Amino acid sequence: MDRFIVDPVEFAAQAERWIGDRIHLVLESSRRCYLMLAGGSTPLPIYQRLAMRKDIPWSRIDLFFGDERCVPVNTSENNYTMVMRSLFPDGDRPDGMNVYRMCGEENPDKAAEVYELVLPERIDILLLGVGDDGHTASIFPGSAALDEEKRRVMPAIAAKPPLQRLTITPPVIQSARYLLVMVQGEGKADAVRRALVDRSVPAAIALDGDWMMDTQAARALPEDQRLGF
Ligand SMILES: O=C1O[C@H](COP(=O)(O)O)[C@@H](O)[C@H](O)[C@H]1O
Repeated sequence: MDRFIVDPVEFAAQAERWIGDRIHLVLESSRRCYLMLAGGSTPLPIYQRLAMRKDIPWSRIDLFFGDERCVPVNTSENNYTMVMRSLFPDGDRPDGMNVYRMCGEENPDKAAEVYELVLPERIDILLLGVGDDGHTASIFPGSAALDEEKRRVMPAIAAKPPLQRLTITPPVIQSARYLLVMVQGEGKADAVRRALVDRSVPAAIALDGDWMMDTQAARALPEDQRLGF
């Protein structure tokens, strides 16, 4: 449960390092690594950096997604599409790597049920982002998913378009072996404070994970919570 506060120019490199280190750690004791990715814009430069590393054994990695916007695949609002374009810009996927995407273009109830079936019991490395309203994955303030204890994936309604979403639920977040919450920019400072101090927004579900914030995102935290990297 570390809180990393880094210079904005260092943010992507530090997050990439955290992820790369955890992948190696998991693969020291497991044949495969279950890596669940965040969508949105924050992680895309991090994924681009990760993709350039020569030491990541993608053939031993299974990719999952923490949430999806219910829009056609191959559009710029589709998390899967944007993530895969960042990781593998030429479209070539490493042999042996498996990719399990949430089918946001299908009936949301059905798509959530189907995704639950492919999810492993426990995610090895879970990456999450935070929205400026404090949502994480697609668990928005006031969402029924906040109190969900049984279902691991469910349909959700966002506070902003695209409204219809699919999201993992707190049991998936809280059982992850390694969890990193990545937050960047001044626009997220209030959400970070409300998550880490007030615990009043959905991102507080991820309190037990590591948080990587740039100095802008961390600026509303009290002094005693701003520990260096
Ligand atoms: O809608 C979403 O928002 C959050 C945060 O996205 P960002 O663009 O502000 O980084 C993201 O983590 C989530 O996956 C996405 O669907």
